[in-house]
Amino acid sequence: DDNCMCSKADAAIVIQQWQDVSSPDAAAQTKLSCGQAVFAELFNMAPGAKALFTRVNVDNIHSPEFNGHVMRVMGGLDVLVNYLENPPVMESMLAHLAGQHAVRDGVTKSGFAVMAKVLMGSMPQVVEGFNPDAWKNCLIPILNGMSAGLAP
Ligand code: HEM
Repeated sequence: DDNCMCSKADAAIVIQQWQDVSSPDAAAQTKLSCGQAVFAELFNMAPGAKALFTRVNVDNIHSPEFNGHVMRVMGGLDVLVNYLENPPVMESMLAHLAGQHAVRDGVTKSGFAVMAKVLMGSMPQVVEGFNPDAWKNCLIPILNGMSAGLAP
């Protein structure tokens, strides 16, 4: 089971470091601006992925439609991180998200691999004392779980 990679100590660090950048005041704005930056970088690294998001008006990353998408994704990530210490709930959420992605034509495991690179590259810019091992150990299983069953 992939989730075994994320030890209790890793999970505690990741949850704490995520909380540090999620102060209630800043949370919504941070999620939005960081999420926009994450998608901008994703499209920079994988230009082909842009076509997957036409339904949510990807041509304008600042549009209400794309903002809504960004908030769904970042909200999803927020919930997942906060359930790192609860593997049964984690499993169930990952299965649900895997299903939501499986029905989207063109969404692939390699897209999620690019997302992993983007997140691992951007989190250190906002998290003080970023712990790369803990984040890698906990984030990779999340992304693997969410992309389980997708085409490579
Ligand atoms: C941190 C990783 C990710 C999280 C937490 C996440 C979460 C979500 C959530 C919550 C939705 C909305 C589901 C719905 O309401 O139907 C969604 C939609 C979607 N996701 Fe992801 N996602 C992630 C990564 C990715 C990646 C890497 C790709 C493709 C390369 C992708 C492609 C899509 C597409 C195409 C949609 C549908 C957009 C639409 O509404 O038209 N996601 N994602």
